[in-house]
Amino acid sequence: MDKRKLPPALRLENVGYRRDAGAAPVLSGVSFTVPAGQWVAIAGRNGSGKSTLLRLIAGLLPASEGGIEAAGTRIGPASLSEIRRRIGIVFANPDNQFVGQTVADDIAFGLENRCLKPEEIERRLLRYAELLEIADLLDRHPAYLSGGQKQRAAIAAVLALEPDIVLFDEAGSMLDESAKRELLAIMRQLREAGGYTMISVTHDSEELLAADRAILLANGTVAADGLPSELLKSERLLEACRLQAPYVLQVCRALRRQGVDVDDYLTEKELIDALWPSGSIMSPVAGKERIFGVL
Ligand SMILES: Nc1ncnc2c1ncn2[C@@H]1O[C@H](COP(=O)(O)OP(=O)(O)OP(=O)(O)O)[C@@H](O)[C@H]1O
Repeated sequence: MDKRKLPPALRLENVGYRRDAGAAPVLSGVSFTVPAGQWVAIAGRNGSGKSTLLRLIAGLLPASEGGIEAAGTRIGPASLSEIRRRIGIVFANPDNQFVGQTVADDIAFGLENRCLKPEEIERRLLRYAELLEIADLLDRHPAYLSGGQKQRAAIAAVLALEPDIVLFDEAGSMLDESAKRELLAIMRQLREAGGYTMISVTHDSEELLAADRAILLANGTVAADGLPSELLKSERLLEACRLQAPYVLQVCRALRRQGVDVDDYLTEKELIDALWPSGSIMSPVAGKERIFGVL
């Protein structure tokens, strides 16, 4: 399906949030629209309001100002059960999400609550266990899985409810590097599968780079909204959001400090193509010989 023809999945208009009437705003004047099928990664330094924003989108907190429309429905007291059906959240700590004694029970629990027929529950259980590659873990107790396996089981339980929008609240923050890479691969796979609008909150520049769009928050407002590949090259924005530059960009900058004439690149392929144009793989281009001393 052509995603451009779908209505927006999410629309925020001038959203503000204060914990108490007299308190300083946690968020103010936040406006953006997310087309269906887009993956938006939200970053910002600690306390900039990312998790609060995600909770407002999920209907877990009420906005103090402005309005939020999710999947065509304005969020408010009357629409909360509808919103919760349409939005799924994956939290940082999967242990807080498990309710079943086995992974299969856990995935089935939410489906039974929705009074789905047993055949439909079985179909979704198998479909999402296969998608998340946990079919061999269905009989295991969630508490005895590895961190990465737990997060995959938690994501399967959320996706099995077939939400229109999936929110990831620092879903990789408790994982080791290899499980984090796996999670990123799953998120990429969901984007490729289509049909999912994803909003992920992250401190990881590689996750930002993988997303279709990046929104950077500073002091409760949108400081930048655009293509990750452009925003991530701004040292000013990276500093404002306390983000590390993506690894390949760090390598480019280290090479330049050593006198190698190379631009900023974000992917290994771009960097390798720049250093060794095709056909010259055995001999670095003129002026780039010092690279071996750097790496
Ligand atoms: N339960 C709470 N009660 C009072 N203030 C809170 C509460 N939770 C968060 N805050 C405050 O609201 C502001 C935004 O917090 P939020 O958790 O949304 O930030 P964040 O960008 O997600 O931070 P982090 O990167 O540390 O997770 C911060 O100033 C924080 O101290």
